[in-house]
Amino acid sequence: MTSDVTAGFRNVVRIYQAVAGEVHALRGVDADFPRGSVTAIAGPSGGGKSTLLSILALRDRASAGTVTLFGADVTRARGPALKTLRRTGIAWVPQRPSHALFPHLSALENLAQVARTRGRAGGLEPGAALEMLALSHRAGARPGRLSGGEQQRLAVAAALTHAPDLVVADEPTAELDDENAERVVRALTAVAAEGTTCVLSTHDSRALSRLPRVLHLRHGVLSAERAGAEVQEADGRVRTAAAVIDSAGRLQLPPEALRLFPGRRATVRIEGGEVVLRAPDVNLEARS
Ligand SMILES: Nc1ncnc2c1ncn2[C@@H]1O[C@H](COP(=O)(O)OP(=O)(O)OP(=O)(O)O)[C@@H](O)[C@H]1O
Repeated sequence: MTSDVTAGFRNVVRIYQAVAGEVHALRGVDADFPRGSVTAIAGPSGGGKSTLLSILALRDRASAGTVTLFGADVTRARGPALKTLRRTGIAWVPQRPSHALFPHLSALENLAQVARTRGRAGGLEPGAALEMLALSHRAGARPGRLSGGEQQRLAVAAALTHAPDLVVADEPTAELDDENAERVVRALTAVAAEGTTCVLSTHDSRALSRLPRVLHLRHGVLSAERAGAEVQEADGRVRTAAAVIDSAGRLQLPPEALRLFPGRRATVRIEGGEVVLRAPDVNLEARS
């Protein structure tokens, strides 16, 4: 692994011991997360996304395989070394963001505390981080007074204040409207441009369509990196966007593709191993 790679997984396995038996959440995952990249981990519910992120953020341990972080093997890191890596090198934005926030401090004080105890060169000043996530008007509110979406944005703002080498965010846009989801993606892309490596899990087609690198995790297996769907824009340019298929077979199209289906109906043709979706011919539909 070169120093251009912040983190790497080699044949990582995670087995949970549950009452009903063993759950194989990760079944030999290989992945590299290059420095300054933003990677989305997509895939169906239960596919292993949170497990992968928890191991990457050193919140959980692999049952087998090797995890490398900042050029060192951290698979069995423990004690003060583990604590230091977690505190200074990694910002963790959990699925329930209240777990990452100090409940007795206001939003602004939360960020000031992060800046004081973990902030590094390049970290945003707390007021600027609040502004970037459109939270300036909530500066005086404690996390318990914030909505789920505001807590989520505050946890992302804390990561911007921290400016770590690695940000790991579990579903950071799950509770957000389009505008705020866009703010979070923009904020993560901005810190990545400064050299921070960002890895997030998401089902969110809005986030997926904006991120250049998407890894798909299904039943604990990472499929080959997929560039996503190609979308032809009105001007004839073809651009690539990712789409997610859930376990029931429902396909979530990125907004650019959705615009091609104003009636929200499609004909599906399977052709030489490829699936072609077309908006139905309205006149033919009316006759049938
Ligand atoms: N602590 C645990 N004990 C037992 N099984 C677990 C535990 N945590 C997760 N699992 C199981 O491991 C598998 C992967 O779960 P994980 O939460 O990583 O998936 P996910 O892709 O993040 O799902 P979601 O999108 O719903 O959050 C699932 O089958 C889940 O039930």
